[in-house]
Amino acid sequence: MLEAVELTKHYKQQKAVQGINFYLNQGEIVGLLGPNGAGKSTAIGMISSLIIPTKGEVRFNQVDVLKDPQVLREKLGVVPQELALYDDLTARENLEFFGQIQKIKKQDLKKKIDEVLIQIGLDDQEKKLVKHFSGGMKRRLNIGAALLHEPEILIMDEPTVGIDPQSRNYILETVKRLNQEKQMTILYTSHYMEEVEFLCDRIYIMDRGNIIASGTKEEIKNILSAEQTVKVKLEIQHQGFIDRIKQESVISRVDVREQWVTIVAPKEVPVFSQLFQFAEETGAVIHGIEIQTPTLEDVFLHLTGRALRN
Ligand SMILES: Nc1ncnc2c1ncn2[C@@H]1O[C@H](COP(=O)(O)OP(=O)(O)OP(=O)(O)O)[C@@H](O)[C@H]1O
Repeated sequence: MLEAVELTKHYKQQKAVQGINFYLNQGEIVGLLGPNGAGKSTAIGMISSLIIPTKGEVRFNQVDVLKDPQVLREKLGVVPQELALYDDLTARENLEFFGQIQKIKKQDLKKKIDEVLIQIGLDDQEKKLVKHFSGGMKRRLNIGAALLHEPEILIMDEPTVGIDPQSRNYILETVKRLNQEKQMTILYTSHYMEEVEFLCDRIYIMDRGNIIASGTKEEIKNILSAEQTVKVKLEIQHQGFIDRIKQESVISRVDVREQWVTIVAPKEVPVFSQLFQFAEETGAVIHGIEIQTPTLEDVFLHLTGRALRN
């Protein structure tokens, strides 16, 4: 349905996006995941015709959107990262304003606003001035403004940044509902792994202007299937035990947090028996041991050597 081909944006020295390829199928929720500065907002800006690419194409149902932006504009809703709201207007007045900009017919607008206020859970707050709204309520209204013209595709740029967990859950549930009930296709940008894991059918992971991994959650996690992660709980933190593990060159990573030691090693290494042997050698007491299934965070760490948020 929507496709980006070799999409590139360079700002003088800054290679913000370096020839990325991706697609959205109708009815999917697709995650675009990456740390700050990865190039997510720039990529979204190019898809929504707000940023002119240095190179590359955006196609909507095979039509070149860069040559003919109108084909996509009326089908697309964009929720920007920055709040675009008027503090001195009420929730309803804000939506009226955005509805007029979007040229929604006056006779349809009231009904549309009623519906959107229910969708974003602000129908009982519509007369309140936005300056009295919490951060989460503002984020929800920001989403509402993008829903007024009933877009087929919704692009959301980090819609949960800086809000309380309750509002965050509400937004995540709203995104799921829009997808399930309205069959809306959604591109969801975030640097929160768990949001993308919860919402998305497929995921693209971006870092430094490139897509470094893509696929379903399972496919991406399979990148790590050659490795195992084992977590050991010691009676107390034991330096001799930790040093002994670190001497083993086959072990790819050791992390220590209080009395917990996390070990990453290739699948074929018999980590369990080795750990008990090391404990015996060093006098460490093991209180528990567990195998961890990889998270997307682990995949990101594996691919880039960095945590997603640091
Ligand atoms: N107008 C601009 N001029 C110069 N450099 C820019 C411009 N816009 C973005 N950049 C740079 O391009 C890179 C990608 O930025 P972008 O905002 O797309 O990242 P992001 O993944 O959306 O990050 P965030 O999560 O912080 O929004 C960054 O290094 C940024 O500083």
